[in-house]
Amino acid sequence: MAKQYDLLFRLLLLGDSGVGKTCMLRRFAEGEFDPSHISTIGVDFKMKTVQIDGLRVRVQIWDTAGQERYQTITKQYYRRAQGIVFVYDITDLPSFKHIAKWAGDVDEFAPEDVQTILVGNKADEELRRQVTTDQGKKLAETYGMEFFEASASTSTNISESFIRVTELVLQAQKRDMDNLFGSLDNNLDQAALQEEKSSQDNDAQRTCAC
Ligand SMILES: Nc1nc2c(ncn2[C@@H]2O[C@H](COP(=O)(O)OP(=O)(O)OP(=O)(O)O)[C@@H](O)[C@H]2O)c(=O)[nH]1
Repeated sequence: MAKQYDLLFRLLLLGDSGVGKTCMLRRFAEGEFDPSHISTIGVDFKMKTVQIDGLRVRVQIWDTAGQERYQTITKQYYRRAQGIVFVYDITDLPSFKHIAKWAGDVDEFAPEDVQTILVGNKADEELRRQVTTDQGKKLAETYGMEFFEASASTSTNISESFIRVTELVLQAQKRDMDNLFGSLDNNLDQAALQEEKSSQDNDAQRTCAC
């Protein structure tokens, strides 16, 4: 059977318990919103295929438990992540402050070239807001990340966030390939030059011998 996708990427959702990671993933993968909060135990994942630059990219998105007691398990998933979505809740200041802790863990356990974005979820809850959009933007800037305010409830910026981090992973992979082929081309050029030079040397030696 023909393969249903061209590329497979692994993404990870990180953030405090209750910020809405599972709801965001469910909204993106299944188009649904369930307001009940059943804390994720350890990790769970969902898949979705998206089209980017004419490629069918299958994303495997790992939803991690925000609760401290599962951190030993969840950290084992950082190593294989290519993209990470940091999530805080705009109505919950501590969840915003803890992004520094999540980012520190990523520095320690994820690959160096992992692509990251920052998302402030529950943007529909304007009246209960504790974190301004400006604060979100500034924090994202500090870490060199792109920033979105989103709502799993109204679906605002959910696809946009997941697609953007997938695009960043794709761009990073293309850069790696370009570098690889660039250095291969370079090596081949060097080898061709070397060969040409030694054949010229041989010609010169033959001319001398005559
Ligand atoms: N108003 C509003 N509520 C939301 C939104 N997203 C999630 N929630 C609510 O936030 C609560 C927690 O959502 P979850 O998705 O279970 O949170 P989580 O981050 O996965 O939590 P853990 O699995 O414990 O790490 C639920 O009661 C949701 O209804 C949103 O965009 N707007």
